[in-house]
Amino acid sequence: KVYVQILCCDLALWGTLWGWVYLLGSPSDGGLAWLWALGILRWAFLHMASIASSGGMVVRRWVATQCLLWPIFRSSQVMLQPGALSYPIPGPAGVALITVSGIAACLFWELTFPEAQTADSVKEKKKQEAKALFLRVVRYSRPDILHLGTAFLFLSLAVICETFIPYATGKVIDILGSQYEQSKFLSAIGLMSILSLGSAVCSGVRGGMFMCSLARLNRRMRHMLFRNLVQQEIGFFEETKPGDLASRLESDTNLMGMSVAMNVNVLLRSTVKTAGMLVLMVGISWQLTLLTCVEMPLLAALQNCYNTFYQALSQQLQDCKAQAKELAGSAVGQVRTVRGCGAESAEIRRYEETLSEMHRIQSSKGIASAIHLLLRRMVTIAVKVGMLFYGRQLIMLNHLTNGGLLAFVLYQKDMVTNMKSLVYVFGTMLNSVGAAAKVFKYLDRKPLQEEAGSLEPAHLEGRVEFRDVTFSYPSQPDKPALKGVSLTLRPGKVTALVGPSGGGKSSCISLLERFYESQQGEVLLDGRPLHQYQHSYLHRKVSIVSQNPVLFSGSVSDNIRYGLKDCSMERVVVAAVKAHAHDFICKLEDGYDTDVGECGGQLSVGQKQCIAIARALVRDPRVLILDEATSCMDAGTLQMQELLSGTASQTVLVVAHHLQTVQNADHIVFLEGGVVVEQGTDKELMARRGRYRRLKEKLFDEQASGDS
Ligand SMILES: Nc1ncnc2c1ncn2[C@@H]1O[C@H](COP(=O)(O)OP(=O)(O)OP(=O)(O)O)[C@@H](O)[C@H]1O
Repeated sequence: KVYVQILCCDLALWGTLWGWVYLLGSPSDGGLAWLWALGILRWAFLHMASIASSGGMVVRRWVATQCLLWPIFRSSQVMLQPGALSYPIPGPAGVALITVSGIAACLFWELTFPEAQTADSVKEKKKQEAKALFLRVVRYSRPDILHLGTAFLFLSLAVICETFIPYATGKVIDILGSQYEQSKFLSAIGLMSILSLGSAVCSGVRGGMFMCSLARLNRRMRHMLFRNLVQQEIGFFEETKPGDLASRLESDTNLMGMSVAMNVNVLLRSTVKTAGMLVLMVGISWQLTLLTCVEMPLLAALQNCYNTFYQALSQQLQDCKAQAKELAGSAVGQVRTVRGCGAESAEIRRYEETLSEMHRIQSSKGIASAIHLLLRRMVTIAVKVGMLFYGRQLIMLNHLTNGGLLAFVLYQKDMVTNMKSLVYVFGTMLNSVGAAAKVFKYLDRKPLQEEAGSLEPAHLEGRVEFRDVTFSYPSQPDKPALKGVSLTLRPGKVTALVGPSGGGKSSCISLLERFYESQQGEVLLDGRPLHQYQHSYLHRKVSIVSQNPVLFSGSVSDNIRYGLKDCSMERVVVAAVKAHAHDFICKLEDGYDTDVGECGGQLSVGQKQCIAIARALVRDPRVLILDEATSCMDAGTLQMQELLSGTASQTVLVVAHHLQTVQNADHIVFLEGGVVVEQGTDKELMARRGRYRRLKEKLFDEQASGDS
């Protein structure tokens, strides 16, 4: 259907042309340039038609062949018999011939290389994805439009200046070659200098502007990415390696920015320059330009063949290396079995075979690379020699000057470099949008946790209820850490969670801190599910002091008021006094302004715990969670008692392995295997002679034997 549509469009185009020529009496022979212009116009039109009708690469190739076959055929005739031909617009018979030849050429190609079609559709899909990603990066660059606009303006100016330099050089040579005139020579040299200076200045401004917009884009992307990352649920950080996140933030955002600033820079520069040079080259000699145009497709075809071969060899080499690594690893790792079976020589032979195969592939790679280089050089030299021979003929026929030929040679060299960078830039664009894809993956990620609500009641009692809570960690969905846990934390009361390691104490705390969401049941604060509370409000009202508190580099006071927007120094000091941190802080070199070093490395674990307690108390929380909070202090148990005595109106949840620290708690919950085994006061649990009593006695025995 698409082919018929395109054919109809083509016939309509020919019909319009014939109508124009025969009805309006326009000349039907406009020369070779006219044939080319016609071919390119038809190509552009039919190419757009093929895109509109969702035609694939095969259709586009056919369209290009169909449109350019005739001008190419006529141009080759001209090269062989210059000036002996006329160039009339083909009639219906000519068009039928062109169509049949175009279809035959395409059929020949597609049937000879059938795999090209599937490979093309995969490539096409990849290209479309890359395009979408690239456009997204461009959209993120919108705020830098002023910088980018200025950069593009100076880029165009620089390229225009650069393009005219060989032209001016050719003029200088012509002046030197013909009758020398001082004034003409000076003005030509002056023009050359102005062009060179203009190109240098404009290139500098362009580079600066691109760098500036790149830095701005980088800053914005990193900021957005970091903001989204820190909002992810805790499970995400457990599943994702920190190195991965760091590289997304560092190198990938950078690479992504490059895709806009650098690639668009090169793309535009090369396009503008190539177009400008083509115009000037055609102006000098269209025949030589045509000859030059042969080089690029030849080089591209050569590169394509080489790439396919090289990729296949690289894949084989990778497999071989992996095999060698595995062989060596397993033989060394299982050396006892190898020795026991006397299989050393068999292992050596297997390893040797793999190494030989590796050597063979590496040699093939080297030979392929050498042949590729040789062929490339030969094509380049052949085109250059042909160009010089033909140039010499044109000079003898007075169609070209010496300076013109020199300018042409300079352009030709530049042209190939430019076209190469155009091809290269598409490759790097695909790579850099690969980095963009990784960044967008994290940027678009929505946290797998219900969004926090907006509840911020002025008065909060602090009553916490776990109602039939069942919970498994995302990394172990089939192994519940809590099974149907129900317990209540009352305001003004101290509740202690005790039990053997792995019982589920920390999991309860994680749920209360809303690090995770339970799969069944719910955790309520003053009768409302936790997710209904505003995020920072909840973390102000529910504060935790963990066993291994983390401090951030900065001063002691910064660490105490961490996360609070406005918190006076008085509040910081009051909290530090309550946490028994004030005395040792005052003894530090700069008191509250002392830098705690990276991760609080300047302080002992006990001191860090004190600061973490102050950090929790400064928020004046309604629910205070102490997870082994005083375990590393010299007088941990005593300190815990003092701490608890200052929390009369708060809801306190304590987790402690030293049962002495919790025996005075108002309520004790014994958790084992994620289940509440027993609960009550110390007295009640001791009287029950259950798991609590046995654990307490066991710990007491251990302590007694440790003391003796
Ligand atoms: N991040 C995690 N991912 C997967 N499983 C976890 C994770 N943290 C804990 N678990 C598992 O959940 C269960 C309960 O662990 P939890 O840390 O809540 O026990 P605990 O009573 O606090 O132990 P401890 O006294 O040793 O800190 C254990 O089986 C543990 O292996």
